[in-house]
Amino acid sequence: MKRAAADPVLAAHHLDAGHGRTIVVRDLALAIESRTVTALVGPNGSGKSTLLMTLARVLKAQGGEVLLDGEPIGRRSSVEVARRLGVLPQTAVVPSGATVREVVEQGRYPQLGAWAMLRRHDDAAQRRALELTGLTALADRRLDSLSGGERQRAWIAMILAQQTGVLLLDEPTTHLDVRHQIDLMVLVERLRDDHGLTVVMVLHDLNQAARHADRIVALHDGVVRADGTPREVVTPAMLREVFDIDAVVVDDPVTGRPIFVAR
Ligand SMILES: Nc1ncnc2c1ncn2[C@@H]1O[C@H](COP(=O)(O)OP(=O)(O)OP(=O)(O)O)[C@@H](O)[C@H]1O
Repeated sequence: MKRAAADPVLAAHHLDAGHGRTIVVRDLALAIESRTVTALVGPNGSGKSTLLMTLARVLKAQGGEVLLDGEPIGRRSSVEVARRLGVLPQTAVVPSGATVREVVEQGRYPQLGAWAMLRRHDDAAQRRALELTGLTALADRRLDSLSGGERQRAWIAMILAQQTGVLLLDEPTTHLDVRHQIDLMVLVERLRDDHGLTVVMVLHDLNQAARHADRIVALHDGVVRADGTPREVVTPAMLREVFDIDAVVVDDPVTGRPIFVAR
């Protein structure tokens, strides 16, 4: 089905999400517009990953619905969803013996037909994904021999090789040193600006979220407590209510965006 121009890329209506019989996120409403970067923030256990994985259909909605391009995501085939959504989970199982190149190649599978899958050619998308994540020189190393940060970049390369219009990233900066964290955030902005991607990511660093996201959604106990631009969301009141932090909010001297400093 073609997406109507007005449809958000992803939407949740009256969404209940959880694990087994435990509901973590209740009656949540969310609409993610095209070509935006949204950061999901909140304390540990507030439901960020549960929400992200339910938007990705990795977890089944327990109630309500998730719409992808205006259509219930449950009605789309797995291949259709994989062609549209690139998903980076919080933890991924390292395939035994696989090299970085082989893992990145996996990202191409949803985009290729059955015959192309068998050809396993090193196409331009893979090369670009390796370049963008600075992994070209490590392409033939086994994933299980890499550092945590290098491995995290390999997962991100795999998602980029998938060339989807939407990226759902759960704590993508985990294990990355400061240089690579900045590089990744700048890459996310470039993917939005130059390639029209839509990105939703769970971030723990609120100042990083304020600096790089168009919109911040703050969750607390599975409920959206604040939703808006960084300026609207990063306030002393939100920091107190959502994170239990006594803080001042000042302007970042470089970007002019809000940053918080705990007292
Ligand atoms: N597989 C699971 N089975 C049962 N409960 C789970 C499972 N995964 C998470 N939970 C529970 O769901 C709640 C929300 O967890 P979730 O991982 O979504 O939070 P989060 O905001 O992403 O947390 P964190 O910042 O610690 O990653 C927590 O109480 C957690 O214990």
